[in-house]
Amino acid sequence: MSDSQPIFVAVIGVGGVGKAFLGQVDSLRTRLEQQKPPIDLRLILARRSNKQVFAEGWKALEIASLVQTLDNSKQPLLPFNEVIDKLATAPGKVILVDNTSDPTLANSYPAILQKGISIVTPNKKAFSDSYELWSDIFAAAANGTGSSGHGYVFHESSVGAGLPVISTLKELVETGDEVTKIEGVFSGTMSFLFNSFMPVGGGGGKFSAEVTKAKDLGYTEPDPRDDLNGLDVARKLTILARLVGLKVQSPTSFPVESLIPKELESCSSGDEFLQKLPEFDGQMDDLKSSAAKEGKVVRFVGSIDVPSQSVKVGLEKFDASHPIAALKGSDNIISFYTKRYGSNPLIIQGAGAGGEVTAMGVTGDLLKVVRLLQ
Ligand SMILES: NC(=O)C1=CN([C@@H]2O[C@H](COP(=O)(O)OP(=O)(O)OC[C@H]3O[C@@H](n4cnc5c(N)ncnc54)[C@H](OP(=O)(O)O)[C@@H]3O)[C@@H](O)[C@H]2O)C=CC1
Ligand SMILES: N[C@@H](CC=O)C(=O)O
Ligand code: NA
Repeated sequence: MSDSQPIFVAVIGVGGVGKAFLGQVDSLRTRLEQQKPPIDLRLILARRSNKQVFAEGWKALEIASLVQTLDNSKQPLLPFNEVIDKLATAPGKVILVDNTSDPTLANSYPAILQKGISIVTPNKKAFSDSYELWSDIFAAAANGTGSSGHGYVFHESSVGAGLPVISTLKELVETGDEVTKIEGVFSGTMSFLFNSFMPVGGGGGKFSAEVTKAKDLGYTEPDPRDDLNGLDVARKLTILARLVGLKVQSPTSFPVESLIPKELESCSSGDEFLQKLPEFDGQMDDLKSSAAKEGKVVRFVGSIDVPSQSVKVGLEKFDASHPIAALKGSDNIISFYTKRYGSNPLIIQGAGAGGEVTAMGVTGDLLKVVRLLQ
């Protein structure tokens, strides 16, 4: 092992993305240990909503059996602020991996970064809630305008899962290109739903059954209503718009079309919503047949027009020959129109949801921080 200090990793959230992340970080840890000089990457905390395992004496936890260790853990669940205080005393740099969608964790990011703890996350909440929180995060981060000694923050998987959307946009902006428009399909769930419920050429399953499938495949947010109400896409567009310099105040400060039937807006849980959704399949079938009469299909898209500062999210009709109509599975397609690229946009396309592809963006961000800390 190297004489240099270990880098400690604390994981909050061990669901679909978190479990895939654990597998990837285990391989990464081995590779870093074998490189010259070796890097000692130690996973010292795993935590879910009601369980935690904190390593004794800053020793590395065994990652391969961690999910089981966590399930069997009898350790008391420390309040989150106490966890952060403890992490801040680690004998080396700490990277916190937030694999939850919890907004309260997200609200603590500025304070966490100020303590010198870095953050990598697929959680969109911190970057898409109030503009004030966004400013506070980047004012605190060492890769924002924060002081040296503060933590770094990376969130590639908060838009387009592991697809290199945020890194590409940042590079366009930082190298002086002028981004004029961003448009496309930004939701793996919505892509999957419309590709399978309303495929080009006709056919397709019941809308409600496809929603359940999308949840089972790990594409939806923990509560699928957060996808169907358009807010997940609105959050992603808020993040991208802010990265090009627009001061978008919140994901509800522009038009967002919801697919939640009015009658189901008052459901008290995601489960109740899924149970009642089949009663409204007829409404989606009507949408399908009216588009088919025009020889078109419907897809859920979003766009940011930079000069007019307008952002919108909702359903649009497309000809069968359009690249958006031809998407497959959970694919996202994101087009960047810029001065350099002219009328042929820079296009990024591929799976936009799912545990492994999302975890790839998180693990890639972790590696970026490890390199910055070396
Ligand atoms: N799934 C995907 O394709 C993508 C997901 N993302 C984002 O990744 C994040 C995780 O998604 P996903 O893995 O699918 O979600 P899951 O619901 O599968 O997992 C969420 C995990 O977070 C834990 N958790 C929730 N709140 C807390 C808390 N306060 N403290 C500790 N643990 C908590 C849950 O605990 P418990 O196990 O006890 O329930 C669970 O382990 C979300 O922010 C999502 O938006 C981003 C891009 C794509
Ligand atoms: N629920 C989201 C997950 C990724 O951000 C989606 O379907 O795109
Ligand atoms: Na991404």
